[in-house]
Amino acid sequence: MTVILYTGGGGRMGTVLRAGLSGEFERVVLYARRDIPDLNPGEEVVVGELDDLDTLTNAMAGVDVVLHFAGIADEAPFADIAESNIMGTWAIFEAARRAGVRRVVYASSHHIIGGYPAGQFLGTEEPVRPDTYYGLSKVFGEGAARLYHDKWGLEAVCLRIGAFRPTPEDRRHLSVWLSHRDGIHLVRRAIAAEDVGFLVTYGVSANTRSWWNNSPSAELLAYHPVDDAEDHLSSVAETDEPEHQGGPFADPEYRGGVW
Ligand SMILES: NC(=O)C1=CN([C@@H]2O[C@H](COP(=O)(O)OP(=O)(O)OC[C@H]3O[C@@H](n4cnc5c(N)ncnc54)[C@H](O)[C@@H]3O)[C@@H](O)[C@H]2O)C=CC1
Ligand SMILES: O=C(O)[C@H]1OC(=O)[C@H](O)[C@@H](O)[C@@H]1O
Repeated sequence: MTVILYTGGGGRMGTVLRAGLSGEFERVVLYARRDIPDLNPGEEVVVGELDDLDTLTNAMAGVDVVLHFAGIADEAPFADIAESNIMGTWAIFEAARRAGVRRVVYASSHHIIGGYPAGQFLGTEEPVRPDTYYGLSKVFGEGAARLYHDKWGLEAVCLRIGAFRPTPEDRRHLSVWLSHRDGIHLVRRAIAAEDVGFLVTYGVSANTRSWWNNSPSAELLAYHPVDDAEDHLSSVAETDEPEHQGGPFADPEYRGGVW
């Protein structure tokens, strides 16, 4: 059975994903800045900072797969983004290499391409077009995944997550929504799929209005989403059509704070 180290396990996604995947792994090490209450069976907490390479490397002893979800999940001053999302992500890949981890599953974001116009159909090969410093940090993360795979053979799965919510909330979500059920299935497949090498995929449900072509990465992962934002139209706020795929994140005045 698989041993997991999870960063960001106490966060919004982490709480949902951990509950959804509970009991599927031999051991789950939650690497966190502070203690996490209400552990699921098989989970243990190691308290440490993301940039503490020694503690991180020790915590990864015997670990098969690292789920790297910790970091600032919105726009923020560049210095803060650099510390948490760039230095912190480098430390994760470096510690994984040193500890002999097999695979890192990296929580990237669609804000890496959020500067493209809404409605433009994209795969994963087009040039990045980040919409924020936050999106820019995900360019670093996907680049680190590529480097550590090409040079040191670490397997890496980069998930360009859309908007992970119980239900879609605004018009943009009709295209970028990732349901809880599909998100749990996606992470399960990102851990278990064989021979992934280096792979980038969109973390998005089977939305009728999706802007993203997830072929062939979704097939390689055997990721088969079942939810469609269209089935929740009654709960979607009557907001304007977004101009960019990143919605408000692409606004020059955007300073963070959307959730
Ligand atoms: N929630 C969403 O819809 C989306 C999330 N993502 C990505 O998924 C990941 C998880 O997102 P959420 O759970 O929504 O975020 P969150 O803000 O709820 O959780 C992030 C976690 O990271 C931890 N963290 C932040 N900076 C840290 C640091 N310097 N050292 C140690 N821990 C630190 C926080 O304490 C928190 O537990 C993030 O990397 C985010 O960029 C990407 C796209 C969409
Ligand atoms: O675009 C969105 O709505 C989401 O995108 C993200 O990458 C963020 O981590 C999340 O906080 C946002 O809610």
